[in-house]
Amino acid sequence: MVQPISSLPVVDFARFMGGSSEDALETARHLFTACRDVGFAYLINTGIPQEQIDGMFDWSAKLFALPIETKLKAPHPPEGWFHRGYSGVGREQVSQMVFDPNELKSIRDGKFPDFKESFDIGNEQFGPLPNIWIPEVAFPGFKAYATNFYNICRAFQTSALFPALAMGMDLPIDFFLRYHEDGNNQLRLLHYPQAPTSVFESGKKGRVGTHTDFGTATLLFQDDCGGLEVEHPSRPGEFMHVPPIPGTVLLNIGDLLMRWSNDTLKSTLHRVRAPPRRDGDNGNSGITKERYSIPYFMCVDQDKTVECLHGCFGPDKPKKYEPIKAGDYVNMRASPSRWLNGKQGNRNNTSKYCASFGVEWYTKSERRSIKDGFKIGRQALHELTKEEPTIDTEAFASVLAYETAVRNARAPSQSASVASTPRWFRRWDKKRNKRLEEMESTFNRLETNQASLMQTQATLVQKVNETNKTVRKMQKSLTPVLISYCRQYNARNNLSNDGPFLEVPFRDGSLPWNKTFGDHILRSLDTSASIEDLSAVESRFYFEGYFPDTFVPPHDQRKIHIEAAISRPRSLCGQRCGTEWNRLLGYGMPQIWLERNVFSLILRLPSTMVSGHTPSNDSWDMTIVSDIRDVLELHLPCGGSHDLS
Ligand SMILES: O=C(O)CCC(=O)C(=O)O
Ligand SMILES: [Fe+2]
Repeated sequence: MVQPISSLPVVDFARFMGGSSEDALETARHLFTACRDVGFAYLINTGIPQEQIDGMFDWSAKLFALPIETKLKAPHPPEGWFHRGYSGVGREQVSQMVFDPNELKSIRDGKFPDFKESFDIGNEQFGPLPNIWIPEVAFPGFKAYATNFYNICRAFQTSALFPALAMGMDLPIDFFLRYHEDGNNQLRLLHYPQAPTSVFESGKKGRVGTHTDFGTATLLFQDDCGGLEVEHPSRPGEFMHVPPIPGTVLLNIGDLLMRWSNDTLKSTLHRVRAPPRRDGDNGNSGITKERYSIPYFMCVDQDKTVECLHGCFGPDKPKKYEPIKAGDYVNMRASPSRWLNGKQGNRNNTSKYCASFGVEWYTKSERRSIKDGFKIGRQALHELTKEEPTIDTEAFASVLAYETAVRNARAPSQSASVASTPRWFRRWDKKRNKRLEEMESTFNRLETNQASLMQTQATLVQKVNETNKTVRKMQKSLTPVLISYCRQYNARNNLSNDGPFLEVPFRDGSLPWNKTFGDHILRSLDTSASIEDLSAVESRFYFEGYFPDTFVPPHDQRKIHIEAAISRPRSLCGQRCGTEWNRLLGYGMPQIWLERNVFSLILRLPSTMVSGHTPSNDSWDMTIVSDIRDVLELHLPCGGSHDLS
C-alpha cells in the first residue's frame, strides 16, 4: 500500500552552518531525530549550488544518450563490489537479502531486473578502486565535471553533514570524519528509461526493487519525475511517495550506520516505481516518463573497525552486534552465502537487509543476458585496444588499473582465489601478453638481423676501403703513364701553338684544369695562348703542380716550364732553337733513335744539371735541364725517370 504524500522531516542546514551555536545544536538534534525515527530526511540550504546539481543532471542525460558502444567503453567490471563505470539496462537487481529459496524465487518471479542503467564514479584520489571513464575523446568534459561534483558532495559531507550528525549524537564533532578519511564514496548516475506505465503496474518491470542502502548514509538528488517510495516509519510494509521537492537533497541512513548505532539510527526500506498517476490520468495513454537520479553513497574506510557508538547502548539496551571491519562488512554483503559458509543467515550474523549487488542473485537466464552485456563491453574494449596493445588510451589504463585493483584490493574473502579474477579479463590479458611476447620475439629477431646486417656492412666497408686503396695505388702508378701519354700526345700531335692540348695531370695525379686554389680557378691550358695568359699566381700554382720540390723560377720562365711540362719545350722550337735541337731531342724520330740521342746528350752534361736539384740562377741552363728531364720523362719508360714516383 502506498500513502499519497510523504511526511518526511525537513532539516535546514542554514541554521547549522550560519546560525548561532544554539541554532547549530538544534539543527543537529533535529537531524539525529530524523535519522532515528524515519531514516530519511529532506535537507535544505546544504550549500550545494543548484546550478551544479542541474549541470550534473544535464551531463547525466548526455551520457545516457550516447550510443551503447560508447558507453561500453567504460564497462562496469563483473565484480559486484567494483562499482565503477557503466552498467547497462538489466545489469543489476537490487533486492532484500533473502536466504529462503522459496522467498528468493518469489522475488525473482516478481519485478526484475531493474529497468535502469547506471554509471558509477568514485574518488579520483582513491587508488584501490580506480575510476573507469569513457575515453576523453569520446566524451570530452564529462570526467572533469563529474569529478568536481563528487568533490562538492564530499565537501558537504565532511564540512556539514557528518559534524552535524556527530553533534546531534553527542559524539566528538570530527567523530565520523575519522572513519571516512579515504573518501571511498560512490557517486552514481541513474537513468530509468521511459516505458508503458502498465508494465510497471503489472509487475513486468521494476525500477529499483525494495532495499536498504548498505553503507553509512546516502545523499540522493532526483529529477522532477517522481517514483521514489519509502517505507512508512510506523507502519511496516506501507510505502509512501517521496516526491521531488525543488531545492532539497534527500538523506537516508545506511545499514552499516544502523548496525554501528546498535539499530538506533534507521536504515529504511525504499524503492523506485512508476510515479503516481496525476489526476485525470486514466492510464490508457500512460507512458511513464524517463527518470534521472543521482545518489551519493558514503562508506566507511575499508580498514576501520566500527564498534557500537557511544550513547547507543546501556543497561537497558545491550549491544546487538560484534565490532566489524568495514571491509569485512562489505564482503559479507557482497557474498552473504560465502560469508555464512553454509550457515543460515539471520539478523544476528548478518545485517538486517542487503541490497544485493552480486551476480549470485540472478537466475540462469538473467546471467546469460548479463554475459551478453559483458560481451559487448569486451568487444568495445577490444576494438579500442586491438590495433595497439600498448596504446595509452584512458580505457586501456583503466583496465590495467582495474586489473591491479582486482589483484591488490580484492576484499579478503575473495582474494583467497585468484580464479575469481573475471574470466573474460584473464583471457583478454592472456591474449594481450601473447601478443606482447610475439612482438618481443619479432623485435629480437629483427635486432639479430640488424646485427648481422651491420656485420656484413662493416665487412663490405672494409673491402671497399681496401679496393679504394688498391685503386689509389693503381692510379698512382698510372699517373706517370697518363702524364707521359698526354704530354706525348700534345708534343707529337699539336706542334702548332693552337692546341687543343690534352690535360696533363700534376705529379700528384690530380687534374689541374679548373682546380681551385683559394680564390683562384686554374684556367685550362688547351693552347699555347692560354699559357701565355697565365697570371703570375696561376703560373706559380701550375709550376708547383708540375714540378713539386723544385726551385720556383720567375713568372716568364715558369710559363716556359709549364709549356714544356704539358707539351714540348718551347725554348727548343720556334725562333730561339734551331731544328737541330728538335732533331737531337727526337721530335718526329723513331723511338730507337730518340733514346740513343737523349743518352748521348745526358752524357755530355754535368750531373748536377741533369738531376735538376741544384738551384741555379742561370735561366738558360735551368731551361735546358728541365727540357732534358722532360724529354726523358716523355720518351723513356716510367722507371727511367728518377722524379716520377
Ligand atoms: O533512484 C532513486 O531515486 C533511488 C535509488 C536508490 O535508492 C539506490 O540506488 O540505492
Ligand atoms: Fe537506495
